Amino acid sequence: MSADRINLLRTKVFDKSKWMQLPRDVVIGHGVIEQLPAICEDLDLGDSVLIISGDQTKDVAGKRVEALLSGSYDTTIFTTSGTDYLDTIKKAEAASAEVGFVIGVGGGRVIDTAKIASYNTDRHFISVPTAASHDGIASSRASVPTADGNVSLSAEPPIAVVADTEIIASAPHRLLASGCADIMANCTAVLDWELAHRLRGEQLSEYALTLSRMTAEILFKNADLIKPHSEESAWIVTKALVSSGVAMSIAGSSRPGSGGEHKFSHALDKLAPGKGLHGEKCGIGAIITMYLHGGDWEGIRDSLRKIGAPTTPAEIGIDDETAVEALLAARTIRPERFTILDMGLTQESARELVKMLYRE
Ligand SMILES: NC(=O)C1=CN([C@@H]2O[C@H](COP(=O)(O)OP(=O)(O)OC[C@H]3O[C@@H](n4cnc5c(N)ncnc54)[C@H](O)[C@@H]3O)[C@@H](O)[C@H]2O)C=CC1
Ligand SMILES: O=C(CO)COP(=O)(O)O
Ligand SMILES: [Zn+2]
Repeated sequence: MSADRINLLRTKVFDKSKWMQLPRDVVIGHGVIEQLPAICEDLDLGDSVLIISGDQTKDVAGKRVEALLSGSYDTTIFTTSGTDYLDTIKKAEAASAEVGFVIGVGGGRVIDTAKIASYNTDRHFISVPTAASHDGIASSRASVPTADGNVSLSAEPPIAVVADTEIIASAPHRLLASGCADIMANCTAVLDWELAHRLRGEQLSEYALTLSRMTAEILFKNADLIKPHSEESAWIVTKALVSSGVAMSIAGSSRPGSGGEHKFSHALDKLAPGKGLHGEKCGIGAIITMYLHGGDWEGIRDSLRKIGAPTTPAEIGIDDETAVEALLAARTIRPERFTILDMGLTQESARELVKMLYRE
């Protein structure tokens, strides 16, 4: 082989690089919110902190975080009220620019707001989930609705995750069940990723894919243990959410945890705003996408039922025709993300699927 050829190959091998951004401290357990002052001190993030929290979650934990930190830091609370998500993010960003670091205390929207605001202002961010409802609690991605549909953005990965199982277990059970469904949906997201790899040559990360699938499998295995207001359940689900978020951070995209079932969910966000939680819609979508992949769709449906998550659009107030529309509109959401729903589903077959798979 000529020296030129060897050098070419060398270049090919060695020009590969990857930047994985992962949390430094992950603290999960009973009462761990009390450890926030010690965690902040250890991380040495500055003298002032912006606590981003929601209308409800401020009372659940936001004010408590402020009380815990106000002795040592200049604290400001930013409340993410209102429906204009992008405007809220802009305001949170302006407030973040005034402080040393940011803490997000709340559900998925609050955590995503804190993640984007801290990313755009180059501040560190600590994730304090008040519910185990989504797998963004530890990831470096944020999911944002725009006029052109939902987009997945690079965002600040939390430098620390502080997940208090006492708080999480006290949240409405629906939120925990939704988080389980978001993770269970990983099993179809990875099938879509493999499909795109085989059909389109899309790059796969074996590690991210395996971690994502394994996380879903562990949850299917433990579905019997998921009970309302149990700290053991909060513990199992929160660990799975962290693991799933790490898979996304390894991949550098939400691909390991977001396939056709997520595109269906994002289509519903537009067609039926305010109906159903994110994870609930993904779980409902995964029943159909698993059927289309020829896999165990009944297994997904039964596990969702076991943990108390909805399995039909009707259960979240969405009629069958809107579900059909969402299945067809899924291909318009992130068209670059190829999934089983991008393979030519017709209106007639979408109607048949909805009728057949979404029986009570
Ligand atoms: N960045 C990422 O990788 C991911 C982001 N997401 C995003 O996260 C959002 C979905 O998150 P969700 O938490 O389902 O929705 P959400 O943030 O809208 O919260 C749902 C509701 O739960 C309430 N809540 C939270 N904790 C509570 C508690 N302890 N007690 C009582 N009420 C409580 C909130 O106030 C809110 O009314 C979506 O915007 C979705 O796109 C979802 C998955 C991954
Ligand atoms: O929700 C996600 C993973 O559960 C990721 O969100 P996107 O569908 O916006 O990429
Ligand atoms: Zn999701």
